[in-house]
Amino acid sequence: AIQHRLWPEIEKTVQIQVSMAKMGIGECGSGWQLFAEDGEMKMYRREEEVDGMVVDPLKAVHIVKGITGHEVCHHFFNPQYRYDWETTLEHMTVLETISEDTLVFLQTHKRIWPASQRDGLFWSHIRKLPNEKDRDGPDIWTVVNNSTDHPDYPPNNGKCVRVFLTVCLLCQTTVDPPKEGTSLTRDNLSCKITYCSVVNPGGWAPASVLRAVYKREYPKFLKRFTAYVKNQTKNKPIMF
Ligand SMILES: CCCCCc1ccc(-c2ccc(S(=O)(=O)CCO)cc2)cc1/C=C\c1ccccn1
Repeated sequence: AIQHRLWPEIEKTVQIQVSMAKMGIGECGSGWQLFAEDGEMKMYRREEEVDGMVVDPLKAVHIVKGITGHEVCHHFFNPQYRYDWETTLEHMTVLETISEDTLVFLQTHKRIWPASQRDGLFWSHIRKLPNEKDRDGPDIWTVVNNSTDHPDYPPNNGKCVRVFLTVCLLCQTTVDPPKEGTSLTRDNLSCKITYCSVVNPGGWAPASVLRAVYKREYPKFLKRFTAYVKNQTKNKPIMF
Protein backbone atom coordinates (compact mmCIF):
# COMPACT_ATOMS: atom_id res chain seq x y z
CA ALA A 1 0.00 0.00 0.00
CA ILE A 2 1.25 3.50 -0.70
CA GLN A 3 2.51 5.24 2.45
CA HIS A 4 0.63 8.31 3.65
CA ARG A 5 2.59 11.49 4.51
CA LEU A 6 1.79 10.94 8.21
CA TRP A 7 2.73 7.25 8.29
CA PRO A 8 6.29 7.59 9.72
CA GLU A 9 5.08 10.00 12.44
CA ILE A 10 2.16 7.72 13.33
CA GLU A 11 4.42 4.65 13.62
CA LYS A 12 6.88 6.45 15.86
CA THR A 13 4.27 8.16 18.05
CA VAL A 14 2.32 4.92 18.57
CA GLN A 15 5.49 3.07 19.65
CA ILE A 16 6.51 5.78 22.12
CA GLN A 17 3.01 6.27 23.55
CA VAL A 18 2.28 2.54 23.93
CA SER A 19 5.58 1.87 25.71
CA MET A 20 4.91 4.78 28.09
CA ALA A 21 1.34 3.65 28.74
CA LYS A 22 2.61 0.14 29.58
CA MET A 23 4.96 1.50 32.25
CA GLY A 24 3.64 1.43 35.79
CA ILE A 25 3.28 4.71 37.65
CA GLY A 26 6.44 3.94 39.65
CA GLU A 27 8.55 3.35 36.52
CA CYS A 28 7.52 6.23 34.32
CA GLY A 29 9.35 8.91 36.25
CA SER A 30 8.70 10.33 39.68
CA GLY A 31 6.41 13.17 40.52
CA TRP A 32 3.13 11.46 39.76
CA GLN A 33 0.47 12.42 42.26
CA LEU A 34 -2.81 10.54 42.69
CA PHE A 35 -5.49 13.23 42.28
CA ALA A 36 -8.68 11.25 41.84
CA GLU A 37 -9.82 7.77 42.84
CA ASP A 38 -13.20 6.11 42.34
CA GLY A 39 -13.44 2.36 42.85
CA GLU A 40 -11.12 0.73 40.32
CA MET A 41 -10.29 4.08 38.66
CA LYS A 42 -7.09 5.86 39.71
CA MET A 43 -6.00 9.15 38.14
CA TYR A 44 -2.51 10.58 38.39
CA ARG A 45 -1.04 13.82 37.15
CA ARG A 46 2.37 15.52 37.12
CA GLU A 47 2.45 19.28 37.56
CA GLU A 48 4.37 20.65 34.55
CA GLU A 49 4.43 24.09 32.90
CA VAL A 50 5.77 25.09 29.49
CA ASP A 51 6.25 28.85 28.94
CA GLY A 52 4.19 29.47 32.03
CA MET A 53 1.32 27.32 30.69
CA VAL A 54 -0.01 24.28 32.54
CA VAL A 55 0.61 21.11 30.50
CA ASP A 56 0.14 18.57 33.32
CA PRO A 57 0.59 15.04 31.94
CA LEU A 58 -2.26 12.80 33.03
CA LYS A 59 -2.27 9.02 33.49
CA ALA A 60 -5.42 7.15 34.44
CA VAL A 61 -5.78 3.41 35.10
CA HIS A 62 -9.24 1.83 35.27
CA ILE A 63 -10.43 -1.78 35.39
CA VAL A 64 -13.88 -2.37 33.93
CA LYS A 65 -15.75 -5.69 33.94
CA GLY A 66 -17.86 -7.01 31.08
CA ILE A 67 -16.16 -5.39 28.06
CA THR A 68 -13.09 -6.01 25.88
CA GLY A 69 -10.26 -3.71 24.85
CA HIS A 70 -11.42 -3.91 21.25
CA GLU A 71 -14.91 -2.67 22.25
CA VAL A 72 -13.41 0.18 24.31
CA CYS A 73 -11.12 1.33 21.48
CA HIS A 74 -13.83 0.87 18.85
CA HIS A 75 -16.17 3.29 20.70
CA PHE A 76 -13.34 5.75 21.45
CA PHE A 77 -12.05 5.86 17.85
CA ASN A 78 -15.22 5.89 15.78
CA PRO A 79 -16.69 9.36 15.19
CA GLN A 80 -20.31 8.18 15.14
CA TYR A 81 -20.32 7.59 18.92
CA ARG A 82 -18.36 10.66 20.03
CA TYR A 83 -21.19 13.05 20.77
CA ASP A 84 -22.73 10.38 23.02
CA TRP A 85 -19.85 10.34 25.53
CA GLU A 86 -17.63 13.45 24.93
CA THR A 87 -19.57 16.04 26.94
CA THR A 88 -17.16 18.96 26.37
CA LEU A 89 -17.50 18.67 22.59
CA GLU A 90 -19.20 21.53 20.78
CA HIS A 91 -18.43 20.40 17.21
CA MET A 92 -16.50 17.56 15.53
CA THR A 93 -15.67 16.88 11.90
CA VAL A 94 -13.54 14.26 10.19
CA LEU A 95 -11.27 16.28 7.89
CA GLU A 96 -9.54 13.28 6.33
CA THR A 97 -9.94 9.52 6.21
CA ILE A 98 -6.33 8.40 5.75
CA SER A 99 -7.29 4.74 6.05
CA GLU A 100 -9.94 2.73 7.90
CA ASP A 101 -7.76 2.84 11.02
CA THR A 102 -6.53 6.45 10.70
CA LEU A 103 -8.69 9.62 10.69
CA VAL A 104 -7.96 13.34 11.05
CA PHE A 105 -10.41 15.17 13.38
CA LEU A 106 -11.18 18.83 13.94
CA GLN A 107 -13.01 19.37 17.26
CA THR A 108 -14.15 22.49 19.05
CA HIS A 109 -14.70 22.19 22.79
CA LYS A 110 -17.22 24.18 24.76
CA ARG A 111 -15.76 27.40 26.10
CA ILE A 112 -14.71 27.21 29.75
CA TRP A 113 -14.97 30.63 31.38
CA PRO A 114 -12.83 32.73 31.77
CA ALA A 115 -10.52 31.08 29.19
CA SER A 116 -11.20 31.48 25.46
CA GLN A 117 -12.70 28.59 23.50
CA ARG A 118 -10.35 25.83 22.31
CA ASP A 119 -10.21 23.63 19.24
CA GLY A 120 -8.09 20.58 18.47
CA LEU A 121 -6.89 19.14 15.15
CA PHE A 122 -5.37 15.70 15.44
CA TRP A 123 -4.82 12.39 13.70
CA SER A 124 -6.36 9.37 15.41
CA HIS A 125 -5.09 5.82 14.86
CA ILE A 126 -6.52 2.54 16.16
CA ARG A 127 -4.35 -0.57 16.31
CA LYS A 128 -4.34 -4.14 17.63
CA LEU A 129 -1.06 -5.20 19.28
CA PRO A 130 0.13 -8.72 20.08
CA ASN A 131 -0.21 -9.77 23.73
CA GLU A 132 3.47 -10.29 24.61
CA LYS A 133 2.72 -11.65 28.09
CA ASP A 134 0.33 -14.35 26.95
CA ARG A 135 0.57 -15.46 23.29
CA ASP A 136 -2.82 -17.21 23.36
CA GLY A 137 -4.43 -14.39 25.37
CA PRO A 138 -6.61 -11.62 23.89
CA ASP A 139 -4.82 -8.90 21.91
CA ILE A 140 -4.02 -5.47 23.27
CA TRP A 141 -5.89 -2.60 21.57
CA THR A 142 -4.86 1.04 21.47
CA VAL A 143 -6.00 4.40 20.08
CA VAL A 144 -3.45 7.21 19.77
CA ASN A 145 -4.52 10.81 19.08
CA ASN A 146 -1.83 13.36 18.20
CA SER A 147 -2.12 16.99 17.10
CA THR A 148 -1.28 17.68 13.47
CA ASP A 149 -1.61 20.45 10.88
CA HIS A 150 -4.05 20.82 8.03
CA PRO A 151 -3.58 23.39 5.25
CA ASP A 152 -7.22 24.55 5.35
CA TYR A 153 -7.36 24.96 9.16
CA PRO A 154 -4.34 26.91 10.45
CA PRO A 155 -4.25 27.38 14.25
CA ASN A 156 -5.79 30.43 15.94
CA ASN A 157 -7.22 31.99 12.78
CA GLY A 158 -10.83 32.07 13.98
CA LYS A 159 -12.48 32.30 17.37
CA CYS A 160 -10.68 29.31 18.93
CA VAL A 161 -7.25 28.87 20.48
CA ARG A 162 -5.66 25.65 19.11
CA VAL A 163 -4.68 23.11 21.79
CA PHE A 164 -1.82 20.65 21.20
CA LEU A 165 -2.51 17.17 22.54
CA THR A 166 -1.15 13.66 22.61
CA VAL A 167 -3.50 10.99 23.94
CA CYS A 168 -3.05 7.24 24.27
CA LEU A 169 -5.81 4.81 25.25
CA LEU A 170 -4.33 1.33 25.87
CA CYS A 171 -6.61 -1.62 26.69
CA GLN A 172 -5.68 -5.11 27.91
CA THR A 173 -8.49 -7.67 28.13
CA THR A 174 -8.50 -10.53 30.65
CA VAL A 175 -10.72 -13.60 30.27
CA ASP A 176 -11.45 -15.69 33.39
CA PRO A 177 -12.30 -19.04 31.82
CA PRO A 178 -15.91 -20.09 32.53
CA LYS A 179 -16.65 -23.31 34.42
CA GLU A 180 -16.23 -26.56 32.49
CA GLY A 181 -19.05 -26.98 29.99
CA THR A 182 -20.43 -23.42 30.42
CA SER A 183 -20.06 -20.89 27.61
CA LEU A 184 -18.12 -17.65 27.87
CA THR A 185 -20.23 -14.65 28.94
CA ARG A 186 -19.43 -11.00 29.65
CA ASP A 187 -19.11 -11.94 33.32
CA ASN A 188 -15.85 -13.66 32.39
CA LEU A 189 -14.38 -10.47 30.91
CA SER A 190 -12.47 -7.58 32.40
CA CYS A 191 -10.49 -4.81 30.73
CA LYS A 192 -7.56 -2.84 32.13
CA ILE A 193 -7.72 0.62 30.58
CA THR A 194 -4.76 3.02 30.66
CA TYR A 195 -5.48 6.57 29.47
CA CYS A 196 -2.53 8.94 29.06
CA SER A 197 -2.87 12.52 27.89
CA VAL A 198 -0.79 15.68 27.60
CA VAL A 199 -2.78 18.74 26.58
CA ASN A 200 -1.03 22.04 25.92
CA PRO A 201 -3.83 24.60 26.07
CA GLY A 202 -2.20 26.55 23.23
CA GLY A 203 -2.79 30.03 24.52
CA TRP A 204 -2.65 31.40 28.03
CA ALA A 205 -5.25 30.13 30.52
CA PRO A 206 -5.06 30.60 34.30
CA ALA A 207 -3.28 27.61 35.91
CA SER A 208 -5.99 27.46 38.56
CA VAL A 209 -8.73 27.28 35.90
CA LEU A 210 -6.91 24.57 33.88
CA ARG A 211 -6.17 22.42 36.92
CA ALA A 212 -9.79 22.79 38.09
CA VAL A 213 -11.05 21.79 34.61
CA TYR A 214 -8.83 18.71 34.50
CA LYS A 215 -9.66 17.71 38.09
CA ARG A 216 -13.39 17.97 37.30
CA GLU A 217 -13.49 16.79 33.71
CA TYR A 218 -11.11 13.86 33.45
CA PRO A 219 -12.67 11.61 36.13
CA LYS A 220 -16.11 12.46 34.69
CA PHE A 221 -14.94 11.66 31.14
CA LEU A 222 -13.44 8.25 31.95
CA LYS A 223 -16.38 7.14 34.10
CA ARG A 224 -18.94 8.35 31.57
CA PHE A 225 -17.08 6.84 28.60
CA THR A 226 -16.59 3.39 30.16
CA ALA A 227 -20.22 3.31 31.38
CA TYR A 228 -21.25 4.20 27.81
CA VAL A 229 -19.26 1.28 26.33
CA LYS A 230 -20.73 -1.16 28.89
CA ASN A 231 -24.23 0.05 28.04
CA GLN A 232 -23.66 -0.09 24.27
CA THR A 233 -22.26 -3.63 24.35
CA LYS A 234 -24.21 -5.38 27.14
CA ASN A 235 -26.67 -7.19 24.82
CA LYS A 236 -24.31 -7.60 21.86
CA PRO A 237 -21.94 -10.44 20.92
CA ILE A 238 -18.45 -10.00 22.46
CA MET A 239 -16.01 -8.19 20.11
CA PHE A 240 -12.47 -9.55 20.80
C1 LIG B 1 -9.39 26.26 29.28
C2 LIG B 1 -9.72 24.86 28.87
C3 LIG B 1 -8.59 24.24 28.08
C4 LIG B 1 -8.86 22.77 27.85
C5 LIG B 1 -9.89 22.59 26.72
C6 LIG B 1 -9.86 21.16 26.25
C7 LIG B 1 -8.87 20.77 25.39
C8 LIG B 1 -8.79 19.45 24.93
C9 LIG B 1 -9.72 18.52 25.39
C10 LIG B 1 -9.64 17.12 24.94
C11 LIG B 1 -9.88 16.07 25.84
C12 LIG B 1 -9.81 14.76 25.40
C13 LIG B 1 -9.54 14.46 24.08
S1 LIG B 1 -9.48 12.81 23.55
O1 LIG B 1 -9.10 12.00 24.68
O2 LIG B 1 -8.61 12.76 22.41
C14 LIG B 1 -11.10 12.29 23.07
C15 LIG B 1 -11.57 12.96 21.84
O3 LIG B 1 -12.29 14.13 22.19
C16 LIG B 1 -9.33 15.49 23.18
C17 LIG B 1 -9.37 16.82 23.61
C18 LIG B 1 -10.72 18.91 26.25
C19 LIG B 1 -10.79 20.23 26.70
C20 LIG B 1 -11.84 20.70 27.57
C21 LIG B 1 -12.36 19.98 28.60
C22 LIG B 1 -11.89 18.67 28.99
C23 LIG B 1 -10.70 18.54 29.65
C24 LIG B 1 -10.36 17.29 30.13
C25 LIG B 1 -11.17 16.22 29.86
C26 LIG B 1 -12.32 16.41 29.15
N1 LIG B 1 -12.67 17.62 28.72
